[in-house]
Amino acid sequence: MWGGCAFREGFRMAVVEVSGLRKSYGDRTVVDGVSFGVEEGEIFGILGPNGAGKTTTVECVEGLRVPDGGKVRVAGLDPVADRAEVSQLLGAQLQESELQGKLTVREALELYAAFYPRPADWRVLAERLGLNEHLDRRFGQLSGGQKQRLFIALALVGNPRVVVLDELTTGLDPRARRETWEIVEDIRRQGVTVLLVTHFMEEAQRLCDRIAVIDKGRITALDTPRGLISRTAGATVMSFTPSAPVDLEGVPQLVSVEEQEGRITLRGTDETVTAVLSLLARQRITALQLRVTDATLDDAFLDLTGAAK
Ligand SMILES: Nc1ncnc2c1ncn2[C@@H]1O[C@H](COP(=O)(O)OP(=O)(O)OP(=O)(O)O)[C@@H](O)[C@H]1O
Repeated sequence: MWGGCAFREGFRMAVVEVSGLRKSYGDRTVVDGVSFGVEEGEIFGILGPNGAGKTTTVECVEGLRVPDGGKVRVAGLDPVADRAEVSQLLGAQLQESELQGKLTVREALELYAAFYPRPADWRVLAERLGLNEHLDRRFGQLSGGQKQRLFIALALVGNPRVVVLDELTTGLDPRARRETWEIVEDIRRQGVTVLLVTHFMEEAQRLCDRIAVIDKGRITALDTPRGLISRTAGATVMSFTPSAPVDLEGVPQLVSVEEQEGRITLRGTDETVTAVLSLLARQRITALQLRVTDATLDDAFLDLTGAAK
């Protein structure tokens, strides 16, 4: 059993609080008034295009960077002024360059466990993360997925209350990525709060309870994945191949229509779908391979950041 505070239904408090955070490099402001609270026991995602200020934000939470303005608290403590206490309750994923290639998995786990007064049993962690058969392997000989699992183990070995995972699955193949997602879900089940920086929409949609979308140093939206999707214009996507040319003139709440090789894909609302179906029936046109799906977080992301512009 890993540490952390067990999540109790109906009792939620912010364990990470960020308010009005500002950070500049030289005269360039890269985090410009970011505010959010991460509740105990949730997986909170930070999503945004390259250079949006995601890593800088979480580095301020970890106490690795000193904010120029605003306030950051982890369990009520200041990550810079109370660095020693915060490092005991916050587990951060290392960057590859921070671990010596010659260190074995066992040595790394033992070394990091020694940094904490009440460490988790690293053997249990190694077992859970599938590292047992690699204990005597040197870090430099591990595959990308094995390295990531070791980084997760090292982030958890201090029995943290909050764990920060930044671009955890970048560079992993789809299978390793899915396995890593299961591990993150397991971490949350143990009551550990997860702050997750990611580029992958599918990852954010599957794992996160709430997501802050950051663009150019500012939060452009903060909601559940479903809430973000429902904000997009055209949350319902319909596609079909009509048996004869179709005229969609007058269809309500139609946001976009694309036609490719005779197949029509349109975005709108449920009302749009109903109207299209009755229009097709009136015109005696069959909709072949009809599919109606929800828009994805990808669509929402493009709407909520400058990425589509
Ligand atoms: N130490 C630094 N000195 C100067 N500029 C920096 C430094 N670290 C980051 N930056 C710049 O600040 C901006 C925000 O960087 P940050 O790493 O926080 O963004 P990000 O959203 O995590 O990006 P990515 O998704 O590409 O990792 C970028 O333009 C980056 O080039």
